[in-house]
Amino acid sequence: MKKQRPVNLDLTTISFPASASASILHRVTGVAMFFALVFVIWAWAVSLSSPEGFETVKSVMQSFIAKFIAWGTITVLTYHILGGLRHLVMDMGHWEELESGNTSAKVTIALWIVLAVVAGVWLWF
Ligand code: HEM
Repeated sequence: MKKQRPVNLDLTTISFPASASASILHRVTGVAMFFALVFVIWAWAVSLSSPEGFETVKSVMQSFIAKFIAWGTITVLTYHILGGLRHLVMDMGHWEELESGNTSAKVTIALWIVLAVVAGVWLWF
């Protein structure tokens, strides 16, 4: 038998370029948004059903868990929109080269982190 057989890639040792991380994050946040919609639709439906429903959602939103879910929802939506806008620019023929693509990915991720912190401050303080 051949001694040097092909091995699986160890993803933990691979350093991704920023554009690869941006792409993975886009898909992950897209899937996360699908699940986050369960929370969003529940909150919309209950809060609009009656004044009591509104008060229920208001009191639920005081808990850490609910705020954390809301923060996660806002955060994944923010990244997905930023990534979506980056794709829009790429669809128009810009940021498609290796260097500009990586730079736009880094800027997108940096902007996202800033906005995630802002959303956290807005929710908790
Ligand atoms: C609730 C709303 C949304 C959900 C659940 C959602 C979900 C997803 C998912 C799961 C993907 C990955 C598809 C794949 O890779 O096979 C995706 C891709 C994409 N989404 Fe969204 N999305 C939403 C809203 C948006 C918005 C508002 C924008 C624009 C600002 C957007 C722009 C894009 C783009 C451009 C891609 C393709 C990315 C690529 O080709 O790598 N999406 N979306």
